[in-house]
Amino acid sequence: MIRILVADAMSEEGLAPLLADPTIEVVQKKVSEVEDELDQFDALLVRSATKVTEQLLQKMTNLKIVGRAGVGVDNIDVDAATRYGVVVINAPNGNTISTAEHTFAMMASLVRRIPQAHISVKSREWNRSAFVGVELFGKHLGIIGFGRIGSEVAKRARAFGMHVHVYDPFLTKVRAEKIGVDVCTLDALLAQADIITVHTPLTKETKGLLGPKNLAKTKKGVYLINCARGGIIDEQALIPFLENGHVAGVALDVFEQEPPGDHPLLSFDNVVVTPHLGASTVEAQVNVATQVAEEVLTFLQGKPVTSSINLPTLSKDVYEKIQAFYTLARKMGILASQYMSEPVQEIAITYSGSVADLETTFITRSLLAGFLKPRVASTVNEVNAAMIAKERGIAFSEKFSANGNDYNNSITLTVYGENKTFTLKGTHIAHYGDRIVHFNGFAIDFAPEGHLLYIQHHDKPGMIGKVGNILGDHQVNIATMQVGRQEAGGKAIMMLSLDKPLDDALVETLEQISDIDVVKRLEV
Ligand SMILES: NC(=O)C1=CN([C@@H]2O[C@H](COP(=O)(O)OP(=O)(O)OC[C@H]3O[C@@H](n4cnc5c(N)ncnc54)[C@H](O)[C@@H]3O)[C@@H](O)[C@H]2O)C=CC1
Ligand SMILES: O=C(O)C(=O)COP(=O)(O)O
Repeated sequence: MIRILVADAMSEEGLAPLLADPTIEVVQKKVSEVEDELDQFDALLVRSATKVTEQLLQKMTNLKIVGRAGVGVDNIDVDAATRYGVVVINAPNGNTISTAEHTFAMMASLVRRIPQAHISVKSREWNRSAFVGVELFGKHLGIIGFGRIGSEVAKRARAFGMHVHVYDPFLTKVRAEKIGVDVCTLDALLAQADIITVHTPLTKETKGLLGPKNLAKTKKGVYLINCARGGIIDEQALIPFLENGHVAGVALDVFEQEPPGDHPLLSFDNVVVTPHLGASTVEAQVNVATQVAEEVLTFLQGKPVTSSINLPTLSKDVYEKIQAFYTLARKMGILASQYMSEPVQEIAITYSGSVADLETTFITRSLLAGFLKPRVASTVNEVNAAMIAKERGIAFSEKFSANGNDYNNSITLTVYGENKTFTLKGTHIAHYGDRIVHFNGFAIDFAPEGHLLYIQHHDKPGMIGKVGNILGDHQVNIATMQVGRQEAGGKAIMMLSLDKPLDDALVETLEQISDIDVVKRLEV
């Protein structure tokens, strides 16, 4: 039974695909309520409240995927998740509209003083002159961060007759022109804007972006809005600017610490606040929960996810094309690792023919994961394979060749060890399967599957018979057998596929046959 912990409040409607699956148990509890069972969950779903720390990941030893039902993953230690081989996904666009609309609600609240007027009327006052606002029409709006939410805010601002100025160092000119906004420098935005709204992630660069220096560059009477992440506008730095009236008002949906407690900003009449409600609409919550639920289900079914933070993302089309090579590469990694039972320094992969045109990052990671699996105690998969290889001092490289060398496609793997080099070549043949067509310098043709027995020997009459007799005497059935040699009378190999694995004693018996140099069991 697959177990999924849903640690933050999520839409039941959105979780329906998981709740309806009889092979899945969904536990909707806080982490603190399931401390004793943390090692039993395969997946963890969160919003922004649960902090997915390294300590939590260490306790969740069976965890394979963390799904963030929302955008920001700053509550998740993505580096630690990557190290532990845990996939992190989010729901990048399910709450875009809700957050853009909330930003507008905050903007209207700020300039028309709606929350203050509301409190006044509820206190049985009727003080119309105290709540004179300003229009949005004709005002200059500065948007910092022009991604999904920033651009939706811009569309709405234009409908309100505002002039929109945008600062986003990663925005391409083509995209900006398409939307028809004024793209400017941060300084130009700060100098022109009557209202500034931030829509960036919280990063090293954006933390304190609106701090003392940049706040001083804003227009006197500016309004500020943060519906992105606490800390992009420096909360402490705001205080003197509010006290001296330089900043006319601030709207905050997010805080450096959530909840903010008894924060000094809360004492200002012109600071409008909401408790991180940007994504809190029925629609957004259904959207984000549905997106992560479907993605988690897809992932647990062994299919590729489309919104991963720490895996290359693949479309369904691309996945279908690479799937066969992904499996072949994994098997090649496993074979090479078992054959090269010594430290290795480098793994070189050459993709030839049709496979060279595909997105090979995933295929390479699959091969590395296959190679590393028998060598590391921790989980190793496509998420952390490249990182673990680097940590262990194993360099890896990819080369591409249009020529498939007699095959429509092939993957050639060369592993450089301390004392030897091992080469393997595999191909995938549609409707036939994976074949290894070159093994350690010998042309051969076998399926990399099951209990394999590799024997390197001298090319002499009777060798096959000797091996066959010993295996037969010990009730070991040979399913298939392939042979190859470099030249008549020279070195030769046999690759046998057996119905059961050999024990150590039988391997030793085979090794004692004269003219046999190497006997290796390979399990794929
Ligand atoms: N209040 C709430 O409930 C919600 C808050 N959010 C937050 O809103 C923010 C934006 O979300 P999306 O628009 O979906 O993200 P996005 O990734 O589509 O857009 C972010 C934009 O910020 C830009 N950016 C990055 N570094 C920058 C810098 N140093 N200066 C200026 N621009 C920079 C990027 O180029 C990108 O265009 C995120 O922090 C997210 O966590 C999102 C949803 C709900
Ligand atoms: O999606 C985001 O980045 C948000 O900030 C929404 O947070 P929430 O899921 O409402 O806790």
